[in-house]
Amino acid sequence: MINIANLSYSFGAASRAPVFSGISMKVRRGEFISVVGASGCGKSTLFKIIAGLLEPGSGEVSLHGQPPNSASERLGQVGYMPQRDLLLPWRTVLDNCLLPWELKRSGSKEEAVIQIRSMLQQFGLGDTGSAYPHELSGGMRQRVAVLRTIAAGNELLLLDEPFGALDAITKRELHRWLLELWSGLDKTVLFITHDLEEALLLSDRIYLMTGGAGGGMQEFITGLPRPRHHSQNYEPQFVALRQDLELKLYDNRLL
Ligand SMILES: Nc1ncnc2c1ncn2[C@@H]1O[C@H](COP(=O)(O)OP(=O)(O)OP(=O)(O)O)[C@@H](O)[C@H]1O
Repeated sequence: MINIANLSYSFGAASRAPVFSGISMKVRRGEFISVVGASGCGKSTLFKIIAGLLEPGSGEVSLHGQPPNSASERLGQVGYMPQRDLLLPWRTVLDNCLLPWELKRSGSKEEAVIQIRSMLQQFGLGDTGSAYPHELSGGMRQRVAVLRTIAAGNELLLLDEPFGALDAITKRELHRWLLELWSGLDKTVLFITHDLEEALLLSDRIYLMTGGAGGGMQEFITGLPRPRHHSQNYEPQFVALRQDLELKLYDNRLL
């Protein structure tokens, strides 16, 4: 689904110190992959490059097995949920979720409304269609933002710290929710998080990202059986993986 080779990026002049360099990674169809790394190492910038919002300084990005292409050719090929949910406050939940349809205009509006209403049910948001974002809890807003991202119809989803601002209990609930959703939806997910337990619980593999000139990506395979559940967090295999992951991050000064 994603093949990235030797990617570098600098904001402003190319002579400025790179945000990151030497980034290579592969994501296969149907995988759930997390990216962790110190604040400012360039995780969100990497997502913007994959989504086609920024053009890398050097290196190659290819999606869906196509030849490497430019940022403008990648625009609209992935579902991208940025760090802030960016729900439009003057639009209802239903109208927010119709935005992808308004941008693409494929099919009739009636069909799109029926599809969104059915997704609202499926996503546990059944009665919220006519509510405004400020009337929702933080967890519900994030569900709506994920729904809107999925409603765009792309197979590949980039979720930038979707649960970062939520309390521990809501986060737990949304982990269960996202795992269930992902197992039934046939989507490939690339997920940014600072929460190591979240990364282990959700992912097949984790990339540890280092920014700057000498940076790169280190792969960490979780190997935990699915389906996953929070009760696994206390099992010896999970605890050992958590420790191993943390040591790798500290050893590489990524935390
Ligand atoms: N538009 C911009 N112009 C200039 N510098 C920027 C811009 N956006 C981000 N940066 C800088 O690029 C670096 C990487 O930012 P980015 O948001 O990608 O990091 P991150 O790893 O996602 O951080 P966090 O984990 O805190 O969200 C930071 O030093 C940031 O200040």
